[in-house]
Amino acid sequence: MAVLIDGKAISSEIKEELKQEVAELKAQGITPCLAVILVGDDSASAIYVRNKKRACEYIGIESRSYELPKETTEQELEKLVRELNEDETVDGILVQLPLPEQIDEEKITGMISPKKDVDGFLPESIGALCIGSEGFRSCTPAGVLELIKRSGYTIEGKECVVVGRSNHVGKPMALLLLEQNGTVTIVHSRTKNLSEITRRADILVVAVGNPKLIQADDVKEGAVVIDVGMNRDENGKLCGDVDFEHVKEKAEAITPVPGGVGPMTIAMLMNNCVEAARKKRRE
Ligand SMILES: Nc1nc(=O)c2c([nH]1)NC[C@@H]1CN(c3ccc(C(=O)N[C@@H](CCC(=O)O)C(=O)O)cc3)C=[N+]21
Repeated sequence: MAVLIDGKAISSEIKEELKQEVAELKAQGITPCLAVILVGDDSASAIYVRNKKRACEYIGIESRSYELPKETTEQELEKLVRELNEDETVDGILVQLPLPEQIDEEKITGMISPKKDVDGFLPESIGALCIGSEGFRSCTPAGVLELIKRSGYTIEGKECVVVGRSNHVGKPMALLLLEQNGTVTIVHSRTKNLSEITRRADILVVAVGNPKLIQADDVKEGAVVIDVGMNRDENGKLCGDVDFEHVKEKAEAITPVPGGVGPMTIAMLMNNCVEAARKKRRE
């Protein structure tokens, strides 16, 4: 029976550390500030945004929220992002995805100033990760890395397999594991013999959005299994991409869904926000 990696507890630990840091920044007259833009009334997005605001409140980060109607035009949203880019009191800008269909997502997120890209979604941020220079690391992959490290596992020299190649999770995840000297393989929907490759993994990170895609047979005995998936099962219950009940009998350690990677994404967003405020001061 595997060790359960408790993302909720680890994220609380990180939030506690950040709270201390923010108290020190405040003593120097700096209050980190995150602007959160939510367009439309998607209920899942509304819940995430509320969780982010709560985390800000707890840590002492100022949060400013902009809740716009679903009919908002691309031009209106562009104007708001431009204003927030120029607003010296704003350290981080987050445009909650997905955006309504009349708005070009890439265009809008691409407009955010690289200094305020706390999501780590911009080409500049991904490029910095790729060449190992300073920049914001994408929150979900950064959260996965913290989960692995704070649970006492090392990455150097390990066989790391990432299932999924999305721009927001799979690709930056592979780059982060590589930066930590893992031996990294990415597998995806066109991969042949997927199971053969996942079975080699000492560290297996799954981020595809396909409930129970990874079964016990796809996992090596003693692997560390991180489940980034967020799906609803037939009863409307949250579940990951990993068949938790069976895989937990084989793995050394495993993350649950919920309570695994999700809370870490928010903790790392907070971390990036504090970093943005600290960097601004150094300029
Ligand atoms: N610009 C942008 N940045 C994002 O980082 C971003 C986004 N857009 N759009 C949507 C996705 C999704 N995402 C989650 C964050 C936290 C949980 C989370 O805390 N999940 C809890 C459960 C929450 C629940 O019960 O629904 C958990 O896994 O334990 C989930 C999902 C951030 N995203």
